[in-house]
Amino acid sequence: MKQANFIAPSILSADFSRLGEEVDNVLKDGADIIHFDVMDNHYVPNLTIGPLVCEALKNHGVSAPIDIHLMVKPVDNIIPNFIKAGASYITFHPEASEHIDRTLGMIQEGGCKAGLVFNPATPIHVLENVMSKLDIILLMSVNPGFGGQSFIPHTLDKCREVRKLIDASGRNIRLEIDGGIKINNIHEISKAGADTFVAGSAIFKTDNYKTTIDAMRMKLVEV
Ligand SMILES: O=C(CO)[C@H](O)[C@H](O)COP(=O)(O)O
Repeated sequence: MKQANFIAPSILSADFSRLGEEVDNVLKDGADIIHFDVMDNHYVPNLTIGPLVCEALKNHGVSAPIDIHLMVKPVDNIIPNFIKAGASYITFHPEASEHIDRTLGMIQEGGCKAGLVFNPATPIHVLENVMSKLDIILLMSVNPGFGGQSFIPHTLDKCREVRKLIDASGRNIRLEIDGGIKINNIHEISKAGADTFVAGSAIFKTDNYKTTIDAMRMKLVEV
């Protein structure tokens, strides 16, 4: 069963010189959760933020769920720091963990929702062994590393396939999609079964976050 739709701005495209204010504004303007792109300049060719920034936002007063997408390899060592920093969701790439089941367990034992992330060319067969453990599945619709890229169309087929697997499992697993999501393609992506929409440049590079978020939300398939 599809869960309530979430709009999740990716802070990768926010103005980092006033990050607290940016996050406050986007939440006031209708965002549901805040998406963090954690990049290590090893698993992906870019370097971004770590647990200190997550903790700083929590201390700033952000009470909305923080959704941490770990684009790091290896992944296990950094997970306790994000749990301690106040993460709500933590997702990682299966190829970044030696023991996927153990990594998922570590996240959940820390009180966070756990999930796997699949790049556009990464097969999803691993899902058959871990479906019973997942709270969230994130499909990348661009190759990870940078904001502002174009949505890769074949991700829609993957989204439909994963939606079927989630529905067949009977579990409440969130289906998140990230990369190149705009007002003009979000309806089609929603129809393909996603319920959580990460958008960076489409929101933070516009003048009026509320207008953009409202326009996105209007296009979503109601649950
Ligand atoms: O994870 C990411 C890149 O690795 C970003 O979250 C994603 O690309 C969002 O940015 P945009 O909406 O501008 O495409």
